[in-house]
Amino acid sequence: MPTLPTHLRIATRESRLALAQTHLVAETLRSRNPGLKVEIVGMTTRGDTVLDRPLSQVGGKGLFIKELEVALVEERAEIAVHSMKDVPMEIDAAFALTTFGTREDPRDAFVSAHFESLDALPAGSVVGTSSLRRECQLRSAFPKLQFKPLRGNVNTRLAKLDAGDYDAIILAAAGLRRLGFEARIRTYLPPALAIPAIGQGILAIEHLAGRDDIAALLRPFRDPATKHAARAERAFGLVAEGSCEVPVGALAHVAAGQLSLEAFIGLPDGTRVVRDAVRGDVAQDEALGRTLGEKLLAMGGREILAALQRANA
Ligand SMILES: NCc1[nH]cc(CCC(=O)O)c1CC(=O)O
Repeated sequence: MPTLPTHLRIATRESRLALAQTHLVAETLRSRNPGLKVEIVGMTTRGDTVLDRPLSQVGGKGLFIKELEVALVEERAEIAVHSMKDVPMEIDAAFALTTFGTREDPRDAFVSAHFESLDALPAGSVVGTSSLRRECQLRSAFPKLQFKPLRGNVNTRLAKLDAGDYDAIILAAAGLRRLGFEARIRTYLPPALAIPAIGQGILAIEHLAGRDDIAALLRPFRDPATKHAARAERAFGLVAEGSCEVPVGALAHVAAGQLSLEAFIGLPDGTRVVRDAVRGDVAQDEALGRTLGEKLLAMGGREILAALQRANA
């Protein structure tokens, strides 16, 4: 057993959600480790500063984590706190990634001043989201609605809704709940309608590979069901090329030693969607993810990815 660290610096983005999540991690670590000195080191990432274009055009997911990884390498912090859904499927071997705590509600949430659900929106209503994943699934289910880009952090997006720019917006329930905005949620989108993003609602902690003392400090806070879900969903994402450029989603459910995983791949306009599910022993988490990825590629996912590649070329 390595000697546990006595001083921990946590690198984080400075959005309100990132800070709320980081404070949660800091408080949890302190409560189990009296005497541990925890310091929060805030920083801005490219994903926070480039707001005028969709993420898919700015360079995808790594944008929210790169600066935090640099802080780890330069030993300005020992750990970085991320939303798992912002972490690319592949991370450099210099880093280790672990889940922290139990998963928050993974579903997407419908937020609107005047309407209680997507079903209640009149034809032509404007729905805000910049996620290709949400757009694909919701266009396919609600062809009469309009979808308009909506970027910025959670507080900014709510302000744009309140300013009247949209009839409704879709956000992750997890972020709203962690920020204390649960009351703004009118409806939770069932996974049958909208499969969430890979890792949605899961907190991730990154540290330098080989820091056994940090790994030992974090181990008591790893929830097995959350860990298996993250592994299955991310293994699926690796096969299905889960980046911001491809509308994909996956959601694992763990109970009684079994893991069920449902996932989809689609075109942003919702005209093509392939969707399926697998189930097996939790110990097979990553294998189940890969199996479902291969299955969806064979069911038409490969053509969808090829069409997207042509469109982006
Ligand atoms: N892409 C931004 C982002 N990254 C994580 C969350 C919410 C928290 C989570 O899903 O873990 C959000 C906001 C949103 O999509 O509404």
